[in-house]
Amino acid sequence: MTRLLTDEEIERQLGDLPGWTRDGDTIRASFEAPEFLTCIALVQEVGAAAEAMDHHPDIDIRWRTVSFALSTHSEGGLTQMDVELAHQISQEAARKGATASA
Ligand SMILES: C[C@H](O)[C@H](O)[C@H]1CNC2=NC(N)=NC(=O)C2=N1
Repeated sequence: MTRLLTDEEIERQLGDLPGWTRDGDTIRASFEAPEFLTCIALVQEVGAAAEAMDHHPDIDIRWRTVSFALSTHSEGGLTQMDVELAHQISQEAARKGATASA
C-alpha cells in the first residue's frame, strides 16, 4: 500500500534511521565515503535497488560525500517506500564503509 505516512509514523521510523532527517515532504541523509569511487559504487548499488523498487532517490555527489533525498512524488509526500529505500541505502553505505555525515 502506498499511502502518505502520518507525522508520528515518520518521526517514529526515523528513530531507526540514524543520519536521516525530515525536510517537509522529503527525508535526507549524506554519507562520507573513504574515496570518491566508493560514492560512485554506492550510487550504482542504490540505483539497482531503486530500479527493483521502481522508486527513485534524488542523488548528489560531491567528492567523497553522497547525499540522498527521498519522497514519493506520485503521492506528494512520504510513504513507506521512502523509509524502505532509506534502510537499503543506509545498509549499503555501511557495507561500503561510508558513514552518515551532517
Ligand atoms: C510509473 C512509475 O511507477 C513512477 O513513475 C514511479 C517511478 N519512481 C518514482 N520515484 C519516486 N521517488 N516517486 C515516485 O512517485 C515515482 N514514481
